[in-house]
Amino acid sequence: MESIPQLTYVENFLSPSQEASLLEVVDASPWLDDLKRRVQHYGFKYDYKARRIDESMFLGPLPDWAAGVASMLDQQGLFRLLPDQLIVNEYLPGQGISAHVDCEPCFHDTIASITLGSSCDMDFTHVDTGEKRTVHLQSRSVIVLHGESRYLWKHAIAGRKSDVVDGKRVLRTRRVSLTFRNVLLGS
Ligand SMILES: O=C(O)CCC(=O)C(=O)O
Ligand SMILES: [Fe+2]
Repeated sequence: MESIPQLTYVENFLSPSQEASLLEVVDASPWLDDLKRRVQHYGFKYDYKARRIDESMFLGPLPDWAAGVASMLDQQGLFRLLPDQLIVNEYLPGQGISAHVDCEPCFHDTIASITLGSSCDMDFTHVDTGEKRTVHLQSRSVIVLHGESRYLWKHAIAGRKSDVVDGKRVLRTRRVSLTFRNVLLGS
């Protein structure tokens, strides 16, 4: 399968013990139930309906555990700016996210999503040509969307209970993703 320009995928970004301790802090933190899946917002609250962010949505600096992951992304050269916003998403088997391009006026050009728990397919569709690609996100990996992969391809996770990986059906379990971004504040 051809790759997507300006998409970086790194396996074993986290060690199993880092993954376990991140899941532990996330699960000890309050979840928001306003979507079909549970989420947590750090740094800035994002309004999915209005698709906007401004200073009034500032929640405070990232907590230490999230700032630690943000600086790992920065130190490994995966981000040009230190991320200042994090959304945690929880997907139970059968849950997904519909195809979208992350809000252009809200966030900078680099978005990184770390997978904790279950692996899953992330499906990409080119906004103009409709071309399709799939990247299987392994547990403890990070996928970084930048430039073309961030702006010209929609990404989605199908709401199903298994994926076919290298010809084999893999059942999904609970997946928690950590998506780091930089907020663009209006001028
Ligand atoms: O769960 C993921 O890895 C992606 C989440 C996502 O695309 C989003 O929150 O915009
Ligand atoms: Fe997204």
